[in-house]
Amino acid sequence: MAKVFQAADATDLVTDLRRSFDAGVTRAYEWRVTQLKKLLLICDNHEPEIVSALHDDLGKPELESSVYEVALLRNSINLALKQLKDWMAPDKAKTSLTTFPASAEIVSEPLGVVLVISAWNYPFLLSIDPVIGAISAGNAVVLKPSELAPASSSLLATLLEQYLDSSAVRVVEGAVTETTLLLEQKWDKIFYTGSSRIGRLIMLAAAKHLTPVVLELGGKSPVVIDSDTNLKISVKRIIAGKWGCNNGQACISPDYILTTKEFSPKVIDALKQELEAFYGKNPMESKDMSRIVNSNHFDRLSKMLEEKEVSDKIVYGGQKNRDILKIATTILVDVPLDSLIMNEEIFGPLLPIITLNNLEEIFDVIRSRPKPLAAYLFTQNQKLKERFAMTVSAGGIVVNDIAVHLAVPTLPFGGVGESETGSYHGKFSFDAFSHKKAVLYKSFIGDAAIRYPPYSRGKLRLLKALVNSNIVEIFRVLLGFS
Ligand SMILES: NC(=O)c1ccc[n+]([C@@H]2O[C@H](COP(=O)([O-])OP(=O)(O)OC[C@H]3O[C@@H](n4cnc5c(N)ncnc54)[C@H](O)[C@@H]3O)[C@@H](O)[C@H]2O)c1
Repeated sequence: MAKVFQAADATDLVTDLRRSFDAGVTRAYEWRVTQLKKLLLICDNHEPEIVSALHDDLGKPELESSVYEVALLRNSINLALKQLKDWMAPDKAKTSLTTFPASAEIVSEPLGVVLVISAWNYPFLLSIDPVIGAISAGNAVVLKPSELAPASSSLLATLLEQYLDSSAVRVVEGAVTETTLLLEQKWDKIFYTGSSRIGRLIMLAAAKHLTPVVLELGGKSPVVIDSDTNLKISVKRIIAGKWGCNNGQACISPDYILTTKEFSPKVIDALKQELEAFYGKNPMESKDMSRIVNSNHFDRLSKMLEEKEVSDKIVYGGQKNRDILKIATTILVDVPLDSLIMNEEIFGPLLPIITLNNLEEIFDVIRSRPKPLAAYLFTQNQKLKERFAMTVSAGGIVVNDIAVHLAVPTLPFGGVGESETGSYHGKFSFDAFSHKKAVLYKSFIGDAAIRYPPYSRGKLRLLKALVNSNIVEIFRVLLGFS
């Protein structure tokens, strides 16, 4: 029987890792590169086991596992390997007259020992991607995968232990008890991916030690469909981004569609037609879609669907089978705005469409709700694209596609307001796990007496002029003008 993880284990774990960090193990460029290369080896040598674990946990189709988890991870690791030297190099900073002569730089310093708590929906990507950032930035790291994806969690623990330097990288498997024990420790950063409800608990625990946090949370990401769009391509991309990404169990999944009353019949017809082309007449039998992760989430989704004034708004799908944890691709039209389905993150295969009179009303609905993790627009109208990008507040915006911003490492991936605190991906991951240390180098040349007592009117004028970089005033004082 596996040993129970206890408070003393959590303390010992952090003590061990801190010892390694303090000894400088993780700081060396070579160590970081070696660990990143080992992560790459895990992807290269174990893709079939990863695909199989994801199938056990979520019934995830091979294409989704291979591309959206393993291939994306390979990209992240390769980018870090290619750019690490640049990321680690200090950035020169300009100095001012006040400190002349001097030079300055911003040094990216590892934070220390960090904790990564990840979620079940993309258990490999969401576990290893932050770990890439933590290692690249030179930290020791503990990963706590989600207990709701047990096959993935167990494989992660085995592979990371087998490949990585266990003096500085560890995995702790477990649920609330284990995570709570970990959260009692003093960390140098906590990186959490999961629901806002638990995000609040993480922030509370972190506050005790004033530990900085990155919280990658969720929200309700809207999709606006304008009538001036290529409707066939739009709905194909919406379907691929909703049901084709873990069956809607993704943080940037389309949560609901907003369109005009006039255009909505065309949107609904196009969705039905493409859904049938993708998943056949009986989507419950399709092998190209994940299942619902567990019975709790199945019941949560059923409750949304069965609510009064919601169940009668289904225009497509609606079938479900608890035994096999499947809910059909389901479209609902004009459910009440105060219903459960329109107020909680759906995180599943249900897609409500809200129809409104015009674009102004659509913008009003988005503005009146908490800021989402992503907002999507489908249109060919250039002015509308610009207005949407400039005025809609969301973690990220994609025009004419769904979720693909996640695969662009030069863009920060994060939210705003309630949807997230902090961001990552590419260099942003490195920065999330680094302290930007200000370093100023001065010599003993040019030691100005004006900063030292006894103070005088002249010293005061000159110092003020220096601080404000007022060259004219500096000359006036030096030349004795009043
Ligand atoms: N922003 C992102 O990148 C991103 C990615 C994926 C998922 N999400 C969000 O995550 C949510 C779905 O994930 P979830 O929350 O169901 O995942 P989850 O249930 O797996 O929980 C996430 C983590 O929190 C831990 N946890 C659970 N209860 C806890 C407690 N009481 N105290 C301490 N830790 C606890 C779990 O062990 C797990 O490791 C959605 O809201 C989704 O939008 C966000």
